[in-house]
Amino acid sequence: MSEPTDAPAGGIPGPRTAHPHSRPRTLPLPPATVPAGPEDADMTDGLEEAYWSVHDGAAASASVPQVLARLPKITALIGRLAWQADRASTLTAVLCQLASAAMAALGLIASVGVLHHLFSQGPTPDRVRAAVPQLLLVAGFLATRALLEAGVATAQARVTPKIRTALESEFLRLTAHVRLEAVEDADWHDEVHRANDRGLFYARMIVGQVVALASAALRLIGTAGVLGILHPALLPLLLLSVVPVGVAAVHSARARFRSFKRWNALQRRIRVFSWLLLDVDAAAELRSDAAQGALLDEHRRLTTKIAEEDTRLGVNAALLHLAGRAVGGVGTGITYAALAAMLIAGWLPLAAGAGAVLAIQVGQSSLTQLIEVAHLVYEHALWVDDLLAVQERSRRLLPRTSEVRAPERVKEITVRDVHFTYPGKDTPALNGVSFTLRAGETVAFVGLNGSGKSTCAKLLAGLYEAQRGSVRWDGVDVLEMDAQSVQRRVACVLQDPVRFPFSALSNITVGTGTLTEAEPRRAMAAARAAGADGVVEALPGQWKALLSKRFKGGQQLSGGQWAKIAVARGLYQDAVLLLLDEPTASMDPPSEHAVYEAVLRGRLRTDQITVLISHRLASVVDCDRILVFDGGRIVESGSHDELMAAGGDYAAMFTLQASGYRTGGHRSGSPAAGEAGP
Ligand SMILES: Nc1ncnc2c1ncn2[C@@H]1O[C@H](COP(=O)(O)OP(=O)(O)OP(=O)(O)O)[C@@H](O)[C@H]1O
Repeated sequence: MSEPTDAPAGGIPGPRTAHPHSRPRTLPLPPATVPAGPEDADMTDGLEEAYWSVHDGAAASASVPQVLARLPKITALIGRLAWQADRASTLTAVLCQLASAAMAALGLIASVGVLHHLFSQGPTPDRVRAAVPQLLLVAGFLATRALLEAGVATAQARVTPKIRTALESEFLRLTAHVRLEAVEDADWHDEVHRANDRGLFYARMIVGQVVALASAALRLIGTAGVLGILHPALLPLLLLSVVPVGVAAVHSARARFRSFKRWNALQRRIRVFSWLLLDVDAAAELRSDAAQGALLDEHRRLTTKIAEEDTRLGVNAALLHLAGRAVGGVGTGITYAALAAMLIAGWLPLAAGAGAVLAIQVGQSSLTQLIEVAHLVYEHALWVDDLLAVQERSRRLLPRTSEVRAPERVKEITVRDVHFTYPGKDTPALNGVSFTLRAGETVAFVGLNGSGKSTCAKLLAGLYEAQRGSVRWDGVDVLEMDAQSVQRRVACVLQDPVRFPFSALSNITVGTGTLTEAEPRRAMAAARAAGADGVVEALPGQWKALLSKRFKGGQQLSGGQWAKIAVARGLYQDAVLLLLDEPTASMDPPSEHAVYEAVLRGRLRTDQITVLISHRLASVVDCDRILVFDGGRIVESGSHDELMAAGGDYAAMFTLQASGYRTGGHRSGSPAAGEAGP
């Protein structure tokens, strides 16, 4: 044995006969019928509170003061984002908005001037002639206002995509770097997807909504100002006319939010079926076992429900609108009666009265818009808040940074008494693991499922940090080094490698941080060593072939072919440490043999340390050392021959696998590459 291990004092344990996790079976027989999804009565239950819909309908349940109280904060937030994204356009939008509101108010005053001339004494042609200058003024104000509004829209069109791009880039930059253990948390997944799906979408929408909110608020203020100038008693009259309209608008906005929430929940349920029916990956299985019929039936059942729901919501909305108009109409009637009384009493000239009617109409429409948009802004801002909160949380979960960079060459990696327990777990995944890896060595990790091999590999890759013990590169603790610089010096090839929907060449270079630049000779050597050269050669377009059926002209690879590309990607990286976590599980036996030959003998860097995790023990016999994991510890360590001679766990597993093959492999007594889990 070449490496001290923490094997039990009583010697190496014998082979296991029963699975450690087996337990008595208590599962009853399944029922004869089962619903395909939620029943009619509870179609949206459980969906409404799902992570992606938590804020849907929030505006419907918030009180009016709650909505109003949040508006200044939201406006300030959007203003800040806009300012950071594009100062000139933000300033233009604000100034144009203010000037446009002033033009609206001046236009109203000029209209009263026109009415004043039209309602004065004298022959009609004279009255019209006298009103012409005021009419030109009204036209001038209206034209200027139109130009200013175009200025607001142009500035908004400039600033909105910038806000979205800035938010999206920052969001993706942060979330792409968050530490692995945080990403593996289920809540994290929910939060990130919510921020991506909804937060970014509403961040774009909310800019226009805040502009509309400001425009409506300014118009309302302008109207109040004009009425105050005409006669101070008109101000309470404005209030009297707008309050019923406001109440109706609040009710109708809330009803719309409630109905949207339900409609959205139903839509999402339906989309599960359309996704499955359209999905390329599911296509073969759906067709081979006639599952389409079952999915289409369920889809039809749900769409019928949606159609009924749509009609119900439409009728409700129409009735609510009618009720709103009736309430608003009563308010307007009372207002006009009061106005008539003021005119009869001689408090107000006729022209001012007519101007007041105009102003009140503008005030009512501004308030309705204000209330509708305020509800939209309130609810959508919750999603934007979520997005910003995820960004903030991501900043706290970034890997450690340091001036100390991982070296390009390493003679020795020492792992000493490393402990690691996954968050939320009681049992440690690694419970005091020690070993040394030397430059140029190939070391295999073997052991039962769940014994800690992959966790140990991820620790070596710098993806997790040891909670106790240390991992040192030539004596320097990796925790003192910049985490990303360590990760860059380690190449990982995992069992289920990412299938990048890019060209074959980009799939090989992506691990070095580029999709577009390649070192041709190195790429060819890596592809050859992994057996991926044959895969690429057979593709139309070869290196440039797009590896995704989702795109026009894209190619589909088999699982084994993808594995070869992934191994080539790992070999292409100029890594100090190459970690292969069962990369050949989906390869055919000759391909698997070729990859192990390449890893053992054809590596591109002779000083590279290679760690190989495999359940197929035939592939590890030629490794310099084999570490046997059990329950988060290393229980045996040595070469194949040493471990076979020791007659412990490894020997038992190997003999079990070997007994599954009639003929030996490239060593006497060793199994040919094939699958037989220990
Ligand atoms: N992301 C994770 N979160 C929580 N627990 C985990 C996570 N990954 C692994 N574990 C647990 O840690 C223990 C060790 O798992 P690990 O994947 O390291 O084992 P392994 O030896 O690589 O297994 P296998 O041969 O099945 O790949 C197991 O109990 C497993 O359930």
